[in-house]
Amino acid sequence: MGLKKKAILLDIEGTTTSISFVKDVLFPYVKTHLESYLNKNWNTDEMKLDIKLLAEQADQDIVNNVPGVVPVKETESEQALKQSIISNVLWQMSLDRKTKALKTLQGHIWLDGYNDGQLVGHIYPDVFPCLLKWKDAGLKLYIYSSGSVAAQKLLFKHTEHGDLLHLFSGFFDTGVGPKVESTSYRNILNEVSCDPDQVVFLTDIVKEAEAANVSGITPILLVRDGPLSSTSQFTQVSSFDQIDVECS
Ligand SMILES: CSCCC(=O)C(=O)COP(=O)(O)O
Ligand SMILES: [Mg+2]
Repeated sequence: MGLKKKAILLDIEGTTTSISFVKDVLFPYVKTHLESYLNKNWNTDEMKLDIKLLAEQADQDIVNNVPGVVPVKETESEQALKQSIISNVLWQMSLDRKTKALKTLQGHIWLDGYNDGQLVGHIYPDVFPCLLKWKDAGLKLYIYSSGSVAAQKLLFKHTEHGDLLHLFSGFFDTGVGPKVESTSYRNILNEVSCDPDQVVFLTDIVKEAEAANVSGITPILLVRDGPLSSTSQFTQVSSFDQIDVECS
């Protein structure tokens, strides 16, 4: 018998979308376009806010003695500031950090790539039919990713199946908290007005599944490529087709 739920919360990277699309397409796009993006948008209000976030993050990293931290030199010349932003962003990306500052800027840089067709949001073949089926069955679908909400919407607006934004009832990023903390999932439950046992969370990361589980949400682990673990405490699937969930 299937799970009876009201809502499905979905991670992106490794769950709806291949890790390779993020690591081998989206992230290299940022690296290639970072300098030209800064030059083109330097005087916009959006860029000023992005720089403020990066500088605040760097200051916090310095206070926290984060190893290898690259300062953002707001008080120096435009050229020095630009260079320090490039170095800081590349450093954060080398660590795959999920800071709001980095994720916000990445989302802004991807906009042109999606709009001119260089970027097409990848989703696994099983994802679109299952999302349609679940939505038609009355389940609400929500995204929770470390990528900014703006970046999430770009990805699902520009897929090879067209614009899929209509499938979703809401999007969450680390504005509700980190994905490895149970309070973040409680914040989402408040936002979507669901009890914990009414929601299932699909993710490829065990620590995220554990955090969701502590909040009372039912996690299901996606193991897209590797072998299933014989010791996992959570249900594991390699495809959305294997997930049996009905609207309660
Ligand atoms: C949707 S933006 C691209 C993904 C991204 O930047 C990222 O950090 C993925 O994080 P997730 O929480 O979806 O694993
Ligand atoms: Mg993931």
